[in-house]
Amino acid sequence: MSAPDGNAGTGSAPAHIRVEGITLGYGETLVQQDLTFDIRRGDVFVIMGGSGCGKSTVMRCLTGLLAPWSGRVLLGGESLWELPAARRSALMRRNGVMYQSGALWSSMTLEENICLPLEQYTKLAPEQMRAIAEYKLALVGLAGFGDHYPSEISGGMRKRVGVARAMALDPEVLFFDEPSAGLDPLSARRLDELILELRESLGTTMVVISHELDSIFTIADDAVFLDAETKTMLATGNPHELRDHSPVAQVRAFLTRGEADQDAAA
Ligand SMILES: Nc1ncnc2c1ncn2[C@@H]1O[C@H](COP(=O)(O)OP(=O)(O)OP(=O)(O)O)[C@@H](O)[C@H]1O
Repeated sequence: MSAPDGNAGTGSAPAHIRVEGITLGYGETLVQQDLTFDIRRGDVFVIMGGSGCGKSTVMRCLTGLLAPWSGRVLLGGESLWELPAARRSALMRRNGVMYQSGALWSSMTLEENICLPLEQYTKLAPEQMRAIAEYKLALVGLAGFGDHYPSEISGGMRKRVGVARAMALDPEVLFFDEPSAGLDPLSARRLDELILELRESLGTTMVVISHELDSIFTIADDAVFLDAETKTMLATGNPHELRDHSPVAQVRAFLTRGEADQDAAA
């Protein structure tokens, strides 16, 4: 189930993250099994699938928060879950995560929110941190908003601040948990454009959870499709390719909002 040739993304780039046969769950409950896929360096990679299939669970495993029951996650060649905890934490510090809500502290200004990871993980002087925060806000199109509080800006802007904060430590991989959830279509499209701009200008590998088809087709170079029923992946590859050529009916149905099934039945 490797990615098809002729992928629209950065075709020949080496794997940044390699997922090798992982099985995951909580307690006794299996969520996903036998997942194997590569995330190429500099790609926007989407984890897609219906509600509750395990997208966030897989992301927790890739971000060092949930150990797999079996299998390996190789990050830049290092086996994440076989490392000593201290080394794993150090590796994870090189990643940024943007959560659904943006997860900003309401009592802090936007600048203070972005400075938090810098205070936690660096010994930079306060003015250096402020300069970085200002630069990151400019990167997400919010130059000059540093003194505002989260309640003073729109939902779409809060998400952008979430992205700026996730980028505070210049991550090698940026993870997004349903970035456009709760946004109006225009703000959602702007966020997609921001993801593509940042990938273009910084070359950061982006891993995005999404079930929004418009967004998936706009941003994804490559993707994996998780199925809740069989509790495994049914395909990996470029979403346009999968929509048009996947031999798996569920994958085509998901990527065409069910129209492929209806066509086949007609
Ligand atoms: N902390 C947890 N403990 C036990 N079960 C959990 C936990 N978190 C999630 N689950 C269960 O694991 C399954 C997968 O959940 P997960 O949130 O990974 O799916 P998802 O595809 O991200 O869902 P959605 O699209 O609705 O956000 C679900 O059945 C969920 O109830």
